[in-house]
Amino acid sequence: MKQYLDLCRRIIDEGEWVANERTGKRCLTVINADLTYDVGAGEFPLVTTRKSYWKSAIAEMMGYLRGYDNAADFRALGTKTWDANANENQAWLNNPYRKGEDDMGLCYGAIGRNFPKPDGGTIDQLRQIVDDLSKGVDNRGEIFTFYHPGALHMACLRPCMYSHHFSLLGDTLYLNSTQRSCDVPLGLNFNMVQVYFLLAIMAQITGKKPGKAYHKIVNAHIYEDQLELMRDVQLKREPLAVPTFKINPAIKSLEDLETWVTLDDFELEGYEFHDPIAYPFTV
Ligand SMILES: Nc1nc(=O)c2c([nH]1)NC[C@@H]1CN(c3ccc(C(=O)N[C@@H](CCC(=O)O)C(=O)O)cc3)CN21
Ligand SMILES: O=c1ccn([C@H]2C[C@H](O)[C@@H](COP(=O)(O)O)O2)c(=O)[nH]1
Repeated sequence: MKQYLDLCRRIIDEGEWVANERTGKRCLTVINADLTYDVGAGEFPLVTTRKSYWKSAIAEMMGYLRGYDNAADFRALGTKTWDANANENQAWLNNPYRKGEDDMGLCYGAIGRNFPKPDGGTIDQLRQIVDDLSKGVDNRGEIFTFYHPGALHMACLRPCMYSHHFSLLGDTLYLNSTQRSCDVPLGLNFNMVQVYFLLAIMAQITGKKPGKAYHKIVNAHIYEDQLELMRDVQLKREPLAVPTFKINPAIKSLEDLETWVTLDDFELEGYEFHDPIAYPFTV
């Protein structure tokens, strides 16, 4: 939580205004932030200075792991966060590759689990990583990437958190996640939870101990219409104690995640938070 608040404060103190052509809005921006979550020690990185919709964040990551490419599937899992990008962005609505209502195109898990090979066919990166880690193998390239420069024009949005690299030291699993672009008031609430969750769940299904997760952000920004709420409301609040995150121990495999797991399999104990803040969302 302190890392999050420090980054928000740094953007306000040191950020530069950058005009963004895609959204038509200006963002107060800094380059490079490195956050660390000690998953082994159970330090769940949840924002307490406003209500955080952490289950939505987990639903997003579950959808990526399942390779979903449709906002309706994300809604069925428990989050509406892809509705606007799938259905309200004019450039995507005009895109000939859009397959209709709720289609998100070739992004995130839809490409990550079905990554096209230049010599034909596709690769399921996640299946390979789970199989390797389960056998205790770290080939120094256990990378789950969503970034395919040749497919970006076929997606509603380029992936923001685009690479997850797993490593083993003995039987402890580590994760380095990289994010190219970060909406700190809205997106980062979710992305911190997602990085923690990804390491915790991958350790559980591969039979490893979770270590630390390292989250690198390149472009970290606050949109101009979010600035006042962040500076004058959220940053004036005192953080509260962090809650404990619990995963149903019956989840033991990638197949379990793909088939029967729901948001009821995840719980928080002792989540205390300040009043919700409704930050404006930019499509
Ligand atoms: N501008 C922007 N910021 C993002 O963070 C973002 C995108 N676009 N597009 C793709 C995904 C979708 N994500 C989203 C979308 C919406 C919320 C959002 O509205 N959050 C509210 C309410 C959440 C809820 O009720 O479930 C929040 O207060 O956190 C958060 C992340 C993260 N990503
Ligand atoms: O997981 C996510 C997904 C998206 N975002 C934010 C970051 C940016 O504000 C927008 C994407 O716009 P681009 O023009 O493609 O950079 O969505 C996020 O923070 N986290």
